[in-house]
Amino acid sequence: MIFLIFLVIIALWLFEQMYWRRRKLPPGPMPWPLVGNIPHVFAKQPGFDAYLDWEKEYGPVHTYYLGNMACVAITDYDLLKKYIVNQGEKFSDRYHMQEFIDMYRGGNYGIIEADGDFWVKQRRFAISTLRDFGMGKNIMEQRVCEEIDHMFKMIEKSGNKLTARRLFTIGVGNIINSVLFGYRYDENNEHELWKIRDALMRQQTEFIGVRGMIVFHIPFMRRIPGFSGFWERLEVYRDEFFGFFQKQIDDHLKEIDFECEESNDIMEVYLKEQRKHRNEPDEGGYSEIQLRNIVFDIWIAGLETTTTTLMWGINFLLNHEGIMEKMQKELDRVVGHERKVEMNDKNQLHYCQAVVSEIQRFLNLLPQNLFRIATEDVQIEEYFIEKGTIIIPQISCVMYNEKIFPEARKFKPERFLNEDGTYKKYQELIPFSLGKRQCAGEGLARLELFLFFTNLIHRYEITSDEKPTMERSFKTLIHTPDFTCNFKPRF
Ligand code: HEM
Repeated sequence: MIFLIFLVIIALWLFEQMYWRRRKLPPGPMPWPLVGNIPHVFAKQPGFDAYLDWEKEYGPVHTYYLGNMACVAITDYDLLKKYIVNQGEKFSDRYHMQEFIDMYRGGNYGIIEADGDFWVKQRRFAISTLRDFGMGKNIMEQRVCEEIDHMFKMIEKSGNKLTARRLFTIGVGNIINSVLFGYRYDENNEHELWKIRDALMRQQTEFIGVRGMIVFHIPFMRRIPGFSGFWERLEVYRDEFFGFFQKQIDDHLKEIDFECEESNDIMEVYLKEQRKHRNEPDEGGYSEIQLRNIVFDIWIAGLETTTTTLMWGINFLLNHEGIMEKMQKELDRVVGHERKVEMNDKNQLHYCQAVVSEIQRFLNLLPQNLFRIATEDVQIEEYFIEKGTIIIPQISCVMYNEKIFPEARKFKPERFLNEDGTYKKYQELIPFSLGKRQCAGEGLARLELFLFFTNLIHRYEITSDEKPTMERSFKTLIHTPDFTCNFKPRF
């Protein structure tokens, strides 16, 4: 009898898990109890093919499960525009793995994990401060160009042989570090950057491991022996990262002149703002915990994304003969050999623009975009979606859409050229996403990608002893294993 009751309970549970809970949501693959559709994503690492399979089978609005979490993905550009952009307010909050956020950040601070009015204010503050420090202006271009000079010197010092990771991590790390904290890395303090970066990589590897996935999506599992180590290791990474950012705050506090109107870096601007609001409740949103989290977000979001894209850019060129040469021909014609490439040249560098666009499209850095939630009950096409449902603007499916980008899984810069050779713009090229949560550092990223990439190709013939693998390893982003480049100066 007990056995029979047990069987009935199990059957009811399976019925609820596999059918009942899905009845009102857009269609999608049948989830397994507890793990949902994670096995299919794992089987199709890094994930593109799983999301494209589901788009094909269930349409551009479909539901899949990560653990117990139902995720509604939108995969079509026009629908993303219609809902995520035109009704942006309804999709502006994030989904939070709350237990993790509380342990890791101390609450919903920063930009990425903040919501509502607090997020609006903090995002606006971060973007306007980034602008004050040059994002989207000539000042930032100057910074990047200075960093390119350092890059050239580093290549020379290394005997014209250097790994792509070292080259770009230091270059990009120096931009973000100097804007945030007012100093750059050289041979003497480079180890500080590598320590944080390595911790970041180890953490990302943990996240995409089976244990990480399970604990992340089913938080109570962290209390089960065998899974608890994952959580404890995250605490160690947290202390490493936030220890680094706290040290920056402490160092600034020792030297800051609160009376001086000019500021050297974002940290100083923020500390001055904090002082202005110090008598308000929660320091008007400019608390020290928020400062630690906001610089954490800008540093993390700004470093790995841009570095990885640049590394893949060189990787793709080493694997596709003739493209580097075509870029060099155009660069020689437009820029000559007497100066560096500038942003002013961009409009005449049609082929180079096409290559940079194709790198971002073909790479498709985030197979699964960050989670948002519906902030109120919404209608998406024929589906009624309840407030609080996870929504994923699945930008990777748009950039691999065969109707928009035929032979989407091939690297073909020409697709971004008109018949007369001028650059062809596609609104569907959306590596920075869209809507209210669109990347906050897009201006800086575009500048860095264009200038670092074109200047390197302009100045050097780049080769590698062995072609780097194009196999994509997945952490939170698509990663390439490191590879060594030979740089032969062209002039
Ligand atoms: C190639 C470079 C980059 C790419 C491809 C990229 C892409 C993205 C994407 C896809 C998102 C998620 C948008 C969404 O939720 O739909 C995002 C968010 C974000 N990015 Fe970037 N990003 C890059 C560089 C940067 C840089 C350089 C910074 C900072 C200086 C930055 C700061 C941020 C921040 C703060 C967010 C969170 C925005 C929010 O939640 O309001 N990113 N980025």
